[in-house]
Amino acid sequence: MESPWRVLEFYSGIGGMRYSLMEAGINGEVVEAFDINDRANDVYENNFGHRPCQGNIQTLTANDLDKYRAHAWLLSPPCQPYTRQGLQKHSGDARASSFIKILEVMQHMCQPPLMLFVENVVGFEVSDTHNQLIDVIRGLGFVTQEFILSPLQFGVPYSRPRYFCLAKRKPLSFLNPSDDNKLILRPPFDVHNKMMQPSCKQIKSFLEPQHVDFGKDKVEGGLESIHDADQFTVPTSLIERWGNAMDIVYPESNRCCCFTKSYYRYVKGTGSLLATYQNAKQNSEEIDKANSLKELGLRFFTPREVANLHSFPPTFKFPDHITLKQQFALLGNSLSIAVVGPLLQYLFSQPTQ
Ligand SMILES: C[S@@+](CC[C@H](N)C(=O)[O-])C[C@H]1O[C@@H](n2cnc3c(N)ncnc32)[C@H](O)[C@@H]1O
Repeated sequence: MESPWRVLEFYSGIGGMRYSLMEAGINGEVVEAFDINDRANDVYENNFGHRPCQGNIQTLTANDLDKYRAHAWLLSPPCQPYTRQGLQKHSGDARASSFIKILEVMQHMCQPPLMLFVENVVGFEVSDTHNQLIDVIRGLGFVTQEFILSPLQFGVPYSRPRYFCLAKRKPLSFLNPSDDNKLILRPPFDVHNKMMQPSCKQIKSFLEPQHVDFGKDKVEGGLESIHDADQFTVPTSLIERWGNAMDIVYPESNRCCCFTKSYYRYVKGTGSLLATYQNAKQNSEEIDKANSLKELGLRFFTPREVANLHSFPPTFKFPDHITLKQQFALLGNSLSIAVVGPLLQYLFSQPTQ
């Protein structure tokens, strides 16, 4: 067997990139991961048995990075500088500085990586940081293929469009060179054939088994019998205040909204809520809106369900000391393995000579 690709995982969080690498079946070894967040590192260590290098990525030097002799770098830098909700300060935002520093450092390495994978929010592709990324890596001899893709295009009922930059240093090349140096809105050709499913599954396939049975009896009696149900019920006060702004989905829905790191702390624009009692849906026009919403048995998705929609494996677990809010925050920062797995598989595939 050939020796594994040596991989560095920057901004490793709870390990979405590492799971994606595993999902893609790549013969790759994460030789080091880096994250500044203690809690994220606890979760990472709990699942992979290795604690990422704790510290600011900004302090890494070309010499430090050369020592890893890594073939591939996977990076998911903070996205706040580029989000539509943020101030869009791009490279002027302090949270962008570690990524810009890494780009600078890469130019001073003796052995820069052969492959790069960058994930970020939609909006990154029009930022000045994006221009810097492209300038630096093209200067180092990389060819790029950029994508904006959502789990919805991979059969998962979850809208989370994200920007991805795949880059390979010559003489390496992509399987589908006609997409070189383009921004593409569909999965790469070979992934398309293998992974695209005709339609999305229903939300109910992603719910925890004890929450799957629906109906008024279940909501009124059954949920109370589930020990943790109460903590996921949407309080009436929130329904009254924010009902109009809530994104409500049903177990039969084929789509839900992106879960952000503020899910569970706020309800507006942070992710979908689940209606557990569907019959109310038919009557909802007859009663006033807030009252009809109260009839829906609204609850938050659980962290496990968000992890399922991010296509995390069943083996993924949070350590006991991570609070619910922290779990949602960490998941909201993470990524869709259903999207990143096939993209990594595409990145690591070499055309046959
Ligand atoms: C968008 S999240 C990436 C999450 C990750 N891909 C996952 O699957 O969970 C960005 C991560 O970068 C970390 N981070 C932000 N700035 C950093 C810095 N300067 N040095 C090290 N880590 C940093 C944050 O703690 C956060 O976990």
